[in-house]
Amino acid sequence: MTKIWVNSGDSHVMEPADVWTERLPARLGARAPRSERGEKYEMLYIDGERIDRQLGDFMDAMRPPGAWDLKVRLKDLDQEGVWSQLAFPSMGFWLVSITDRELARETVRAWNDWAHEEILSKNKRVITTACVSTADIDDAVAEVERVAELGFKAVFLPCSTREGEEYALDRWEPLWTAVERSGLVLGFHIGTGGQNVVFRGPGGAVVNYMETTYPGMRVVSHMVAGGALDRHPDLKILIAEGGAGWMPAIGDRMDEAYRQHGMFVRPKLSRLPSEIIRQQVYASFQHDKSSVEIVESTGYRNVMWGDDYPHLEGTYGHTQSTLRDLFDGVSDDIRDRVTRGTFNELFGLPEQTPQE
Ligand SMILES: CC(C)(COP(=O)(O)O)[C@@H](O)C(=O)NCCC(=O)NCCSC(=O)[C@]1(C)CCC[C@@]2(C)[C@@H]3[C@@H]4C[C@@H]5C[C@]3(C[C@]5(C)O4)[C@H](O)C[C@@H]21
Ligand SMILES: [Mn+2]
Repeated sequence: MTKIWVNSGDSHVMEPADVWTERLPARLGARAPRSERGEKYEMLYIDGERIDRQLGDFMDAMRPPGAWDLKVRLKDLDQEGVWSQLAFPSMGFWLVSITDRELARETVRAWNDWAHEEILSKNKRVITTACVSTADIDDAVAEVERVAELGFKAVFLPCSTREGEEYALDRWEPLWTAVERSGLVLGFHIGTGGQNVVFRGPGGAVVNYMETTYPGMRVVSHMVAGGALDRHPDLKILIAEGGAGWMPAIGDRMDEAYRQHGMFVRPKLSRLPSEIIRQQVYASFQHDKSSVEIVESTGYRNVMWGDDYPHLEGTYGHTQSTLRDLFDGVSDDIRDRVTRGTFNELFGLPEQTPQE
């Protein structure tokens, strides 16, 4: 059966344990994120804070042989039919929790240097997002300008922010200006910036999975209703790994609020929220049938498939059967848009027709 070749808008690089200690002076490296395996929990240390997370099973369940080795990863991708991948951090996700200005700036810089030297400079198919400081916006702006020069195509931000630092607030304006000017995509990955296990009762695993999706919706409402995207019409944002089926639905609800509660609406926008979403907001998914159906039924086209390699929620080992389930019977136009076109529009990688 011919392989369906696709691009993936969501995956992860697994950083070496010494990604910061190797690159930073001991006084900073010792405070960078590090993890230790316990019996049931993983102990995560970030600048002296300890977070216990039930992560052991995730790591043990990580099957792809290439999770830690780029050369082997490219063979995994050939096997699965994935040509290009956008790769988010793994341990790098925890940098967003650092509030000390110097530590945030230096750990972010070190992560980006590692990604540039070990991933971007060594292959053309896997491109990583860059990290930025959330502790100081001037540092974040400087890092966006630096990584744009290095050839990065996207910047990672967490879906959840600290209280008082919500994305609708002016605090972020210089960063939106810098990212728009750089042409980089702003990639918000779900399950970042907050707690991932918030409920331990019946159904907890599914409830917690859903709880990581809602902050992705909140990012869209703040970035649209707060005016950031309206003020920066060339800024594109991606909500990664949260599915896409809900995107047109929140556009409708935001339009209803914008129109029916008009007397309360500040700032006024030059376009309806749903128009801003259709022009500047993108979403990735792995298995959701609804993410393909809404392209057909609503015309919302900023949908991008992602393999979430090497994670458990991803498609490694069953990518081709997933793609057939998703796209058999779907028009070529929509299949090509979701599996390659959206990716190429966002990251401008040359269209590849890999040899079988
Ligand atoms: C079954 C219970 C309720 C029992 O509670 P107990 O642990 O005994 O106190 C609980 O363990 C549970 O809900 N387990 C299901 C697995 C889970 O941790 N679910 C969290 C919500 S899902 C999630 O956070 C995703 C979006 C998807 C799973 C991988 C995930 C945790 C990844 C993993 C971990 C870390 C966080 C990360 C990127 C990262 C580098 O890889 C994302 O930011 C986020 C992501
Ligand atoms: Mn992911």
